Amino acid sequence: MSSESEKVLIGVIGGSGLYHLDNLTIVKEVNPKTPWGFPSSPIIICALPSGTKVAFLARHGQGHTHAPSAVPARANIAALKSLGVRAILAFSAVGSLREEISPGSFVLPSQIIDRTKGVRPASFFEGTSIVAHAAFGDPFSNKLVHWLESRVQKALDAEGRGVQLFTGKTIVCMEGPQFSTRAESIMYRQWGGDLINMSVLPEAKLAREAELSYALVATATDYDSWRPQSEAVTAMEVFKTLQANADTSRHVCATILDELHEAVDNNAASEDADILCEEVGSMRFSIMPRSAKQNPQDREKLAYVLPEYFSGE
Ligand SMILES: CSC[C@H]1O[C@H](OP(=O)(O)O)[C@H](O)[C@@H]1O
Ligand SMILES: Nc1ncnc2[nH]cnc12
Repeated sequence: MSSESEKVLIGVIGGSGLYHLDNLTIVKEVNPKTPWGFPSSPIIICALPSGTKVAFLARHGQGHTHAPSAVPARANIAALKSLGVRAILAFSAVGSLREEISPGSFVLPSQIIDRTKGVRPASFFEGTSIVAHAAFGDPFSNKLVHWLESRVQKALDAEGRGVQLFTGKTIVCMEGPQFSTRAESIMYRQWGGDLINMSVLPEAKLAREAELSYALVATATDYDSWRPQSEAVTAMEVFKTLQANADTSRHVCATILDELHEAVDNNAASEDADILCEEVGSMRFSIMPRSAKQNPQDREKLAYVLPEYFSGE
């Protein structure tokens, strides 16, 4: 078991453009082999100036080698959990489906519309004889998102670039890798979508199955393809905003990660201690059949990500 100072409670998943964090000492790189394979890239364990450790994982790999449909999301979430991570702050470059959410804006979404095509393994239980129905009505961790609102706002204010923060928005997750047609983009607006990306699923579902708190910091890069008088989105358009958004994301991380670590730490004396981990215990009554009837090999596999329910008798 890791000692107090070794605890890595917070995982940061960097999206397009965010392949490293700033002002951190790299402690080590780890590349755990999980029952679902290796993560997108080795996970960097880094220390903040205070000594607090965080785990950083580049979703598409260092150098961006995994297409959105091929991101090994199960290995990513399982590997983070195996390191002791309890809360994940995930960053993503997104298209905006709303005029007011201009490129450069930051958003903490609260809902997801699933437009992936069933080609991404979306459950740790897939391929086993054990069935689990995780609750997903609120796909992000409400308490964590609420906790982040004021902290991210403060960090953006302190940076002084005038980056706006939006909350309570709905993100559409599409399969990609091609961008949407104009007709699809307009349809997503009619459905109530405010943002679009290719990455939040199955990541958020898997975090829920692993009983990890999960929040997305969506960083807008473009207006997708719904604006009649504008060019449809291109990768070139996205790249224009990517660097500035990544710089701001690093600033947000540098500002809030110490406090987040403390808030998530069971043993800390902070007022928030443990309140951010509302997902713990959420799978207890979601799993069938009961343990006596579960296949031992499946139990062994699932114990990697949910030792609470699958290790021991
Ligand atoms: C580079 S444009 C499309 C690409 O960007 C987003 O990646 P991420 O969520 O990892 O920042 C989007 O989801 C697509 O994968
Ligand atoms: N317009 C868009 N559609 C899907 N994913 C994106 N990521 C950044 N911009 C995007």
